[in-house]
Amino acid sequence: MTKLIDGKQVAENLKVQIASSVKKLIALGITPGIAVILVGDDPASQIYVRNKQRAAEKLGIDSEVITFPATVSEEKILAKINGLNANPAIDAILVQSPLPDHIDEHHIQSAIAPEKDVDGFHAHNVGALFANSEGYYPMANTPRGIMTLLKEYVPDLTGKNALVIGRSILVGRPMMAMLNNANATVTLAHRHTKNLAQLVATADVIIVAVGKPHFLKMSAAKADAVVIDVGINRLEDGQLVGDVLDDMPDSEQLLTPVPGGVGPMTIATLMQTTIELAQQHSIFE
Ligand SMILES: Nc1nc(=O)c2c([nH]1)NC[C@@H]1CN(c3ccc(C(=O)N[C@@H](CCC(=O)O)C(=O)O)cc3)C=[N+]21
Ligand SMILES: [Mg+2]
Repeated sequence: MTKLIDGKQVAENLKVQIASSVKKLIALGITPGIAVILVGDDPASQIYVRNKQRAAEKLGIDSEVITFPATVSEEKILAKINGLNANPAIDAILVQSPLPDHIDEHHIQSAIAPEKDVDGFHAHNVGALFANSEGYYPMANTPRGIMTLLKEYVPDLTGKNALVIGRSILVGRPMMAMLNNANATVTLAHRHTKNLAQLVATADVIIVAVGKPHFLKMSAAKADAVVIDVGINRLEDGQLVGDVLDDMPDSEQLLTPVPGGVGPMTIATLMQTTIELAQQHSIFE
């Protein structure tokens, strides 16, 4: 096999650090709390939310899941968010994507108080990330988890050619900013990109967040490429595959597996951001 990047192990190590931070906070009388809003009954979303809840419980973080039927009104969700914004027991608020079509996702995400915005979606936090601002602000957990993972395998990204494929607000856009802040030379590719094969062939690090099974073949990348597969695609036979096909079994390339790569890092990083928000709130108590 192409060498696999062990996201599960790095996530476990991160969770050991988080558990010790939680203990310290609890000793100070501070219990970190996260609220997750889940709308509708998408089975994948239910799995992810359950994984988040389980991780929080294991670490001693309070978690509350609020579920709404797919038919819920925007007003009802906004009223719930306003309540959570005002609730001092809640440090972090996450509204699980995707939301039903009749709901304006941007409107909902913007209603979350910036200091409880655990996904880093609020314009205030996005702006801080893109400006590489000093001081603390929450940032999107999937790309941040990828940065933590990369640190283990590519300690210095300075001057590296980093290619991000996919420009979502959840992954591609913040990923571009984080790699840029780490001094990589970043290219953001998307559905209208014309010379993708050429970009792939010259990239040192490739982040694939497209949502199409086997979108990228490892044979198209450099012999020493590091490839991060963000895709989680469920095939008709129930098999879980990423966006990358490993057709270079004997190569020296590095690749994150699916499952066991980016997913566990996202969950661990979400817990990391939650306790950081609790620490921030305790400073101002
Ligand atoms: N507001 C918001 N914030 C998010 O961070 C967010 C979201 N919405 N919507 C959906 C995506 C996706 N996401 C995942 C979390 C955990 C796994 C995960 O646990 N993956 C496991 C396996 C999961 C499985 O078995 O399906 C793994 O890759 O090993 C995957 C994906 C968070 N997201
Ligand atoms: Mg608390």
